[in-house]
Amino acid sequence: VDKHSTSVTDHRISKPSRKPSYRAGQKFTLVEVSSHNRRDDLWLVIDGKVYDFTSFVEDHPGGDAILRYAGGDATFGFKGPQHPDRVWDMIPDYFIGELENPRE
Ligand code: HEM
Repeated sequence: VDKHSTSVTDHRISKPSRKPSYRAGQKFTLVEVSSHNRRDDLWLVIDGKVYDFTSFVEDHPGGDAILRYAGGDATFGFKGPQHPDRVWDMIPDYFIGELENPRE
């Protein structure tokens, strides 16, 4: 196995996708996350993990409510009573990395 070939965007096998890509082990600070705070550039933190939901905003059944925590920690909002358990199955597709120093 070639350890240096870890790309997740192998163009021979990947389908066209609007979903984000990431490098394994990537970490982001809350400061960096906070700059992605717009409808057309939307990152959210949920349980210490960072997600890029830019491509999902228009599909969100709850509309602009997803923008309430834009660029910040959305754990509380995401776990609200409006969300059935299946929302947890939806988010791995949007995962881009871990939050650095989650308790700072
Ligand atoms: C923390 C940010 C978010 C907030 C504040 C939020 C808020 C809401 C609200 C208020 C609704 C209710 C809409 C209604 O009943 O009319 C809703 C529904 C929904 N949201 Fe979110 N949302 C957030 C993030 C997400 C994310 C990241 C996903 C999935 C990737 C998601 C998936 C859904 C789904 C599937 C529904 C429909 C639930 C149902 O079937 O009743 N939401 N959201």
